[in-house]
Amino acid sequence: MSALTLQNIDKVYGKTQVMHDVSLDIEQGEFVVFVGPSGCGKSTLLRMIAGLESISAGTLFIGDKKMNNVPASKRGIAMVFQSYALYPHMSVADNMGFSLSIAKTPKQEIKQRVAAAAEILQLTPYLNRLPKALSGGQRQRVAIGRAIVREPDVFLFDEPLSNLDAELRVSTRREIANLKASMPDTTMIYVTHDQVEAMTLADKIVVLRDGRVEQVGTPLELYDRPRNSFVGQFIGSPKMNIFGSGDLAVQNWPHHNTGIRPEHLEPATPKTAIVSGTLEFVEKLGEYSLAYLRTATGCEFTVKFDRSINHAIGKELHFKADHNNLHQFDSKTMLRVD
Ligand SMILES: Nc1ncnc2c1ncn2[C@@H]1O[C@H](COP(=O)(O)OP(=O)(O)OP(=O)(O)O)[C@@H](O)[C@H]1O
Repeated sequence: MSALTLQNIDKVYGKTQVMHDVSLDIEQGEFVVFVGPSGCGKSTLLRMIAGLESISAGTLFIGDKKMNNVPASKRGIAMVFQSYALYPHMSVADNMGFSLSIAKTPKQEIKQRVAAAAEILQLTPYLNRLPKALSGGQRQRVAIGRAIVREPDVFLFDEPLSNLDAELRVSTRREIANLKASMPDTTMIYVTHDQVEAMTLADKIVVLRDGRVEQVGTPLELYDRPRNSFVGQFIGSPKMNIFGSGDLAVQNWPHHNTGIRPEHLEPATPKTAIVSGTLEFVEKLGEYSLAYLRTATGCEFTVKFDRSINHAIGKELHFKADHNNLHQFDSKTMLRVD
């Protein structure tokens, strides 16, 4: 039995259908990340699981119980939002224990659960502080703590790091990875459009586009074998180059587009090259540089160099790629062809 099952879920607002026939199995203890471009339906799907949005068609099971009409508070779910909205006049400990005191949990038990959550989140030294005396990252951890004390079966995160600055995002991302390790039986679903978060945290990624599931797989399955060019370009940064057959030096696949990741193009001679292009722009990022080029046929592509490059803008450069790193997509359906 899966921890959570979505069967043919639709969502309709008025006359607009925003989720189409979404089916998904999530196992107990799995960390699942929903990713996809803005407006693809990540939050809507999460809110339907939480019970904050109605389900227009299809069935949601948590364990073996149908949940479509069960109120949010009875689903065994806790949710952490992007904005953490702590009670400003309450201490960290009171913020974390608030939902338990509403539920009339005995004081001693509240104290124990708050202390245990604070330990996991390294908030023990701050339990008596007010939220205003905490950093943004610490406040977000209190919001997570508030959810942990409820001991949910399923933990939902809606872009919990998106209000934090770059450095805090990295450290809080690590906290979430630790949290996952310390709660191995708790199922977690996490929404983000940050694909580094998706790649580093997920056991399983669900890529959504326009309210449909494009692919479900482990981070490396999606990176190595994207089911279509959309997933190929969405997972991986900088994004995968897509060449038409006329853009390449070899023309074996007239009805295919070829995807090659910027990190998989290597310098070659004109004879050994699979693709050639004129250098238009270089970004030096310290650890590596990105070169932006254009083929004679007008196709723009990106190449990742592992150290600074000294080629002049306007120069023609040649590249090869290992056969195993070529992704073939049907030029009409954009589906992977093997
Ligand atoms: N209350 C609503 N009424 C009508 N349409 C809505 C409503 N809420 C969301 N939508 C639409 O549903 C679609 C999915 O929205 P959703 O917020 O789930 O996307 P998202 O992937 O979470 O986007 P983002 O990454 O920008 O947060 C969008 O087209 C949005 O405009």
